[in-house]
Amino acid sequence: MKLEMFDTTLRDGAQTEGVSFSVSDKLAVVRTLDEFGVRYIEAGNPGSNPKDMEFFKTAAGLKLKNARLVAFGSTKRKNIAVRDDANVMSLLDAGTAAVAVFGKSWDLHATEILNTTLEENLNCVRETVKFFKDNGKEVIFDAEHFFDGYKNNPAYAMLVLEAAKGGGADVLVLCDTNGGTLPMQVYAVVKTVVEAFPGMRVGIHCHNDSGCAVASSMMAVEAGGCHVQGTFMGIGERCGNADLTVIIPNLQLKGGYECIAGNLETLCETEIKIAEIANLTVPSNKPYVGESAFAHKGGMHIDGVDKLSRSFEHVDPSLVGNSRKFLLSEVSGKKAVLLKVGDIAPELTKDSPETAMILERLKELEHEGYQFEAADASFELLVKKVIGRFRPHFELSMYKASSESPAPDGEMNSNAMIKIKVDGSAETTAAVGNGPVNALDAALRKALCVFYPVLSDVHLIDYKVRVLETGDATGSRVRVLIESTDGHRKWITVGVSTDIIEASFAALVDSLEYKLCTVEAAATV
Ligand SMILES: CC(=O)SCCNC(=O)CCNC(=O)[C@H](O)C(C)(C)COP(=O)(O)OP(=O)(O)OC[C@H]1O[C@@H](n2cnc3c(N)ncnc32)[C@H](O)[C@@H]1OP(=O)(O)O
Ligand SMILES: CC(=O)C(=O)O
Repeated sequence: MKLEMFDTTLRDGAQTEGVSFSVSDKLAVVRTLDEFGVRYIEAGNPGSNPKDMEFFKTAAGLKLKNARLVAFGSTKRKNIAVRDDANVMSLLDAGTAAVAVFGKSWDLHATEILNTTLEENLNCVRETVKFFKDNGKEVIFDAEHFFDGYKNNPAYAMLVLEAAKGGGADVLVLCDTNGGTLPMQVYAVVKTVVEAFPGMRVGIHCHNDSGCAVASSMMAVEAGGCHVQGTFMGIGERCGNADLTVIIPNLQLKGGYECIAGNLETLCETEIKIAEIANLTVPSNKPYVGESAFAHKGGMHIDGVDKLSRSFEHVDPSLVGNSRKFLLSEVSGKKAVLLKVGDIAPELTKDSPETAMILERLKELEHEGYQFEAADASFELLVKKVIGRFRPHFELSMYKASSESPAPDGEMNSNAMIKIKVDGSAETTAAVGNGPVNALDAALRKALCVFYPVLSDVHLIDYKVRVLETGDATGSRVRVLIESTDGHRKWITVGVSTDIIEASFAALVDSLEYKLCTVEAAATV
């Protein structure tokens, strides 16, 4: 069965604290959503601000292959003719084939917020819907606060839907505007409405104030709803809206519904693209699309997934464009180690003594504060050291790093000196930097480049410090993670010490040793 997915990232999503889309952002999101294949894109309130109106004027030239653009606005104000309502007219001016009109369905709102009579509110709904139908629009009627309204005065809430139907509405959308309704209540009310309006398309619009927006939207479909409103990233007013990136794969992969015209395998890239435009980060633990959604860390889980992926995965990550990850750590077992060392020591098995030795060393170092799940390069060096395949490329004789304040040389407040030996030849260098680690990095690289010019391509792109035991204040151990690149590849290394410079130096040394090992390995192929 086909369902209509109605995306309101650009309208309700734009009501999120901290989110604001420019006209060009909106155009980029519309193209992305159209490609992904949602049926409707509610892209703004033309009556609210000139930016949204400019957007609709610009978007009139867009050729969309899957989606219909929707302009959003309220019913006419009380006691005036529809034509005299500026908001309504701006909605018409937006020039979209479909409009979403919201009207009050909670009697309390009609009397206390609109300050009108229950009858006049019905009139506003009926006449506004009819006006848009007379102007050839597809009308999606959003019954604002429907669930609270139904709870308070079910007969009146149903009369509001009757009024919208009477005006010619194409879809009746039941809104949980305050987000307080629970999924089983949503199911019961939607079922009642579906039965009371046979042949009408019934939709759902849930806010997430009880953390149930996705579940409630799915229950609405279970009760006979065929139109689901929501947003990418679940953004929206207050706690957000129902998250389409969870609803769509749930309904499509598990419910057997057809939700989108495009390819579900583009779900992850669509979410990431829209998040970037909105200047947001996708939480790593987000279902389906988060970076950790298919990241396995427990040793038994890794072993299980390697034997049979569905033993620990609810769906195949590739179905939503995500990928599986195995993380190495103190909770790893031998299988996790084997999966990581395949390129370095393919001969190892679960029974090899070296496998147990690698695992033991890994757990010892993690106990000291190391963390290898991101630091693949340091792990590779650890493996080589344990199995006796590591030859250091230099020997450290000494280093010294210091800072002074105020800086004697503008920004450069630090200097470092280092002495190393390579095959018996000594090299001593000094460098300045804007901090002691920066100076030490420059001095080490300068010394090593004398022997290994290839290292001149390597530079650091990220540097993270984490205090491990905060109770020891300035005497605490720290973990330093360094990300490096040679312009082609990136790798991460780790160092731990109570001395932040020593921890940084260890991570730096691993980074440069790793690069030299990969150059050597490439030369022997
Ligand atoms: C649940 C939802 O998400 S609904 C959409 C909510 N989104 C927004 O509010 C964003 C866009 N809103 C805006 O830009 C502005 O609020 C505007 C331009 C629409 C209106 O601005 P103003 O005329 O200055 O009114 P203001 O925002 O102060 O108050 C809202 C008015 O809308 C009226 N109103 C609220 N809901 C409705 C409705 N469904 N139908 C008709 N009028 C409504 C209120 O009664 C109030 O009018 P009043 O001052 O005569 O009592
Ligand atoms: C229409 C809408 O956004 C709501 O009722 O929540």
